Amino acid sequence: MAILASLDLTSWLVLIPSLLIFGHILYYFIDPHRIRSYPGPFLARFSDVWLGRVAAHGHRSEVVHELHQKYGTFVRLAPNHLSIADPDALQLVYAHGNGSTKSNFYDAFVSIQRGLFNTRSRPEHARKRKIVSHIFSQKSVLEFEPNVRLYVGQLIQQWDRLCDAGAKGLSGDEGEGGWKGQNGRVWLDCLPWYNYLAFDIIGDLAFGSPFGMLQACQDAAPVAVSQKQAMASYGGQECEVTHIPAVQILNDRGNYSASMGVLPPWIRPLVKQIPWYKKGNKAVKTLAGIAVAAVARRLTTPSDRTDLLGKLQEGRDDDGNLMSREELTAEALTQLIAGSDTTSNSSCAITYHLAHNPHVQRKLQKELDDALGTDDDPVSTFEQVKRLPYLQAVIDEALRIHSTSGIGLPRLVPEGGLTVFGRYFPEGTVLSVPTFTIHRDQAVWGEDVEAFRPERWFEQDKVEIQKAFNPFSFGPRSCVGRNLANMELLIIISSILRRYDFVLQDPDKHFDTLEGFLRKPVECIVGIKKRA
Ligand code: HEM
Repeated sequence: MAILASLDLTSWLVLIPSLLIFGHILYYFIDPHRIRSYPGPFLARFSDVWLGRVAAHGHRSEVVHELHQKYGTFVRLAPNHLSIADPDALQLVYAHGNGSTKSNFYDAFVSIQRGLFNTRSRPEHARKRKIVSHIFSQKSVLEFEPNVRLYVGQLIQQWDRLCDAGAKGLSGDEGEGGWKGQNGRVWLDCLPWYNYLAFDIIGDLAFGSPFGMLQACQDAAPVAVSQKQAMASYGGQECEVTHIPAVQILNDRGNYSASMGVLPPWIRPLVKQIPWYKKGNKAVKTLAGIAVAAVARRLTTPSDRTDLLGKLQEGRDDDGNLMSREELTAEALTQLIAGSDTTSNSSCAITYHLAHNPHVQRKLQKELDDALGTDDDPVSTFEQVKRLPYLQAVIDEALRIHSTSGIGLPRLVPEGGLTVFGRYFPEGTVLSVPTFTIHRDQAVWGEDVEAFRPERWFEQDKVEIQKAFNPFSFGPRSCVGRNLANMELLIIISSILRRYDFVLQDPDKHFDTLEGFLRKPVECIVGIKKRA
């Protein structure tokens, strides 16, 4: 102790990094997770910094995919984290009954309190999942169809207006995402429009009223001016609201949490001080404010409308208890986060691939015309489109190739360890199976994995491809909103493609993405015109 007390600042500045480096090297040689022999980037053997940097740069799935191409099935991503690129590993790592839990990666996603998505305790997750899962049954989700169709109709109204103006050669302002008329089409970035659509749908369902983004043609969501205001409204007082860019905030939050989550917990409070992370941390808090304001508004003005929030309010656990106000807010926020940009990024990717492949677009339009030809309503019903094979193949093929959720979702090996392909991994090891790479497994999908080709869904062995198709993950933590997502995508894509013809502004340009937790398109500029 006396020696430590006598050290000056310079000695500390040398001692602390030396101890850190020594600690990491020692950890490597002790190898508590028995993964030292697996290949991977040099720095990843000793430190989480390698994965932290890769995650922050926004191309994690691509980088991990290249490593698997170089090293094979097993790649070490961090001192305690092994990535396994084999479709059969999905069952072993994520399945019901193997006892694995979400790793501490998910702690970086917590705001208000843990919700269904970031709860790590198995019993707590089982309790929440039981309350929530029946809300997303196919039967229950059908009750939300009118809400979905309402906003798809609003998007069509807006695009009809822009198409008419575009055909006259007019151009719009930045407020509407910036659009211009040329060559009989309106040219616009379809990504923000899909964001407005997805946020309005989920705002309506999870918070009881839409954000109004489609009407306002901008990224603006109502939020309480202060936490105090929002809390006062719980007591029945009026809540003063302002507007914030929720889509942008959700983006920042995903980027922040996904790169913070791969760092060791002890370093996270320090990293939060770096300006980029500080911005993300603020985004987490602001986003929670949106939920607080929306749920407060709903609780002060009870309603008998059919929506997710109403169903969550009625949900009871096994002991017959309703959710507390705080838990309800956390779960409503979970639905907003999980059910908004997942859908909009996927819709944008589907539109890109259709515009990039005109023959696929025409084939899909023919299927839609044959099935819906005489119907005047521009918005399809789920009943009309739920069994159109080419439409489903187009959606599935885009979900495969784009992989909105592309990273290997990290799972913690439980007590007693886990054996994968005859290899034993002790408790505490983190395992993940990278969806982006599984979606490019040539043994399953064929040699042309990088081609967007819906026809493959009719050619390949159905059981094999379903085993390797992982857009919604597997097991107890798979997407609870899958039925809703599927209904949304079927209605959105069928309605939009039946009405409009799409071309890309620059067909040779790479479809750029930036990955936080999700693989998000950067933009997708398309020329749209109404079909004759
Ligand atoms: C195309 C759209 C969608 C995709 C690709 C997608 C994908 C996923 C994936 C891969 C997971 C697992 C995440 C993990 O383990 O870390 C997940 C979980 C989840 N999803 Fe989705 N999702 C979509 C739409 C939705 C929608 C519309 C909702 C609800 C409104 C939703 C609600 C959830 C929830 C609550 C979880 C956490 C489930 C749990 O841990 O028990 N998702 N989703």
